Amino acid sequence: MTTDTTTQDAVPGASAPGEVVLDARGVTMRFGGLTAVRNVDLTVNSGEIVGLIGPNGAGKTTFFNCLTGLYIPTEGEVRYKGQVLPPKSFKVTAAGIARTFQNIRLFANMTVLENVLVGRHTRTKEGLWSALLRGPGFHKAEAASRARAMELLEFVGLEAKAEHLARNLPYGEQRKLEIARALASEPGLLLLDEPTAGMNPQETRATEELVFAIRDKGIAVLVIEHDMRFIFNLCDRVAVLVQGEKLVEGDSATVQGDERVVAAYLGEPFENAPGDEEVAEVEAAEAHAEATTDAAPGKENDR
Ligand SMILES: Nc1ncnc2c1ncn2[C@@H]1O[C@H](COP(=O)(O)OP(=O)(O)OP(=O)(O)O)[C@@H](O)[C@H]1O
Repeated sequence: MTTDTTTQDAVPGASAPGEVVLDARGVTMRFGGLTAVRNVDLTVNSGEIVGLIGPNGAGKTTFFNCLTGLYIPTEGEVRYKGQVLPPKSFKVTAAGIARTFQNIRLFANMTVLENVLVGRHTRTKEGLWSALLRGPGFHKAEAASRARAMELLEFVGLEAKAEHLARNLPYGEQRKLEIARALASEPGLLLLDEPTAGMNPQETRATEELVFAIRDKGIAVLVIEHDMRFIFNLCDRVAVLVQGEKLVEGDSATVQGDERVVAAYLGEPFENAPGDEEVAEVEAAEAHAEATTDAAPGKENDR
């Protein structure tokens, strides 16, 4: 997509070019004695797709939860477009950050369209309960909301299934619906937590295209993902979390070529690893032990 398209199709939450959309500083999250996230800085600028990777248990989802008001960080500050975020998830959504979850969270017994309409509640005066209960204020805004929801369903390729129950959608389409619902709050930043988990290669490729299209609408994207090919194809910048700390950040080539990242993924020690001196000491001791054994009386007869 081109820059022109970006301008024409920009959504209400879209950011001005060059704007810092997300600015997380010194974010630390402790659960009792466990520090799940330690002093992490991360920025996301408008027009960017940023990846957050790391081995299982590295603290990625905890960090997302700190950005979206689900957790209040033990230390640190998170700003969205210069404003410190309120410590409540619905207020964070209203401010302009939307997210999807690692485990799909749809209203299974509602239709596809209704799921997207629920996602719009932060942008409609009538609010969630009115949307769910069809209260008096609801009908007024319904037509406009429906039109916007249908646009979003068309955008993700689900307009033909608007009246289907969410639970009847195949898995890949449920993930798309989650994204449409997140977009319904007209965010300026979309956080995706493992959007391709459980997808086949075709679905993963389609998701990649969808994320590019979202970026082209002026919405910045921060994505957690274990599929490295997906991340390195997609992201302008990638940050690597290991044991709660940011180990490396850079473009795909920099991150892919960093030996510490490879070591972290292979489970090899990257911190306090034995230095050359220690390795040399161990080798010398082994050589000495071998020489002593060879020189021992009766050694020849034992062979
Ligand atoms: N609510 C919680 N209470 C206590 N410990 C928690 C809580 N949430 C996460 N943790 C711990 O924090 C650490 C980081 O977990 P987190 O889920 O953020 O990692 P992750 O990088 O998202 O892992 P994965 O890739 O497996 O989803 C883990 O040790 C986890 O057990």
